[in-house]
Amino acid sequence: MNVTITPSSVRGTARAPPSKSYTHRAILAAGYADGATVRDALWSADTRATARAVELFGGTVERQSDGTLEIEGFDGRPEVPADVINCDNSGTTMRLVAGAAALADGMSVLTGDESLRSRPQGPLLEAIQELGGWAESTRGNGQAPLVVTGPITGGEVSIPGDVSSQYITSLLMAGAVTAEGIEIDLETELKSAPYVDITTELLADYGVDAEQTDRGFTVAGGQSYAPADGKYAVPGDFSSISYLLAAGAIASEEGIHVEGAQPSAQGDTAIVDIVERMGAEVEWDRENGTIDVSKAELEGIEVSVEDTPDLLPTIATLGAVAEGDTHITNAEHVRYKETDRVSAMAEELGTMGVETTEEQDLLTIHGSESTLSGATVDGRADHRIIMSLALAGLVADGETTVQGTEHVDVSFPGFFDLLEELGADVTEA
Ligand SMILES: O=C(O)C1=C[C@@H](OP(=O)(O)O)[C@@H](O)[C@H](O)C1
Ligand SMILES: C=C(OP(=O)(O)O)C(=O)O
Repeated sequence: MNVTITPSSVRGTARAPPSKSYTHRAILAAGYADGATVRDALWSADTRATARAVELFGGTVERQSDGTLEIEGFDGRPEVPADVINCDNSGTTMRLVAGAAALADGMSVLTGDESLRSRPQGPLLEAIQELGGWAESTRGNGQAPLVVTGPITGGEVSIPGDVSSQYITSLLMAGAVTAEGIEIDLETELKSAPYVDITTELLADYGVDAEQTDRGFTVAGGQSYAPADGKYAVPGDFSSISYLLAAGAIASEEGIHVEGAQPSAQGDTAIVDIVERMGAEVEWDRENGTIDVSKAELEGIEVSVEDTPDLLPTIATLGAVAEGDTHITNAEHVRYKETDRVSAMAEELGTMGVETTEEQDLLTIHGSESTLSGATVDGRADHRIIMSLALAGLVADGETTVQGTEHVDVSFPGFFDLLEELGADVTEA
């Protein structure tokens, strides 16, 4: 599907979708438990992939009419799956589920779409091997399809921290139900660190203790997953909120009121500060979980995405509208996502008349030297690229057609309907 966006202003109230990261963890943690009720869960292509994996391990996931998930778990002992686990487009599913597969007394096969089959899994496979399991890439290139054979019983493991934090999350979640627990030694500094904070926060809510150490992280074995009263509620998603705030900052004189923005461990709450530093009017009422944002003249800033890789596409679009240069630094790990998002944003914004400079670890957007012009752009089958390019379309001269818009279903189903409700001129092309 393609969508054409005509320059328009936006206004009104928007509710943030539930967090993808918390939902993945809440579903898998309910699987590790006897079961749980997960309220306000995100039901998207990626989280459905995690739910399918829990079912293949012997659990059940039922969605009620109000969106609540009733989950029966496999109680720390995943069955050997009766079928291949298809993780579709979801890196989080593949990494977190590989850890669970390492607990099963037999072989699990994990695969995904073309994008996911090109993403790095080698360090996690080596970690599972180091813990006594058997974990291989079928093509021997560190990429899916993967074959994982357990059971591991825990132990000490060393792993790089600069490829994906999801490896750490995977080992911590699985480690809690091993006999010995898992001690993780980080070989490098940790990128995307707040995602491990999300993990430890959620584990605590499920009654599981995992901690940071001088060398990395540790989780004791023999723990049981059990949320208080058997229930867990998912907070709003700040990566998704970033598109709403950016839309307000570039295209809303009257303002956008965002609901569902309670503080949590999400590093991507940094978007509130980023749009404010660029010059937008922003007010975050943390207690009520609301954010008001409206348009102003934006100025380029320097911002590190070391902790917040998923914000890069949003910041790149903001930089294209701002005066002056926006330097997005510490961005190398953003190249290992659904697409190489550093190149994807440089090239697609380039098609829209935006000047950029790309280095391995850095993307600079030269806002003042750019004339944002409508064009047909390739969403690269990547939800965040699609949403960020659609925002650029709100303020570009002429029409912008974004290709492949169905992929927003990965994290923000209904994104284009919401944009239309807020007053954007959006048509299916
Ligand atoms: O654990 C998570 O929920 C995620 C971790 C991050 O990935 P990396 O740790 O691979 O950077 C992030 O980009 C991804 O969207 C979600
Ligand atoms: C990179 C992302 O997710 P995942 O790693 O789960 O594919 C994302 O949502 O931007």
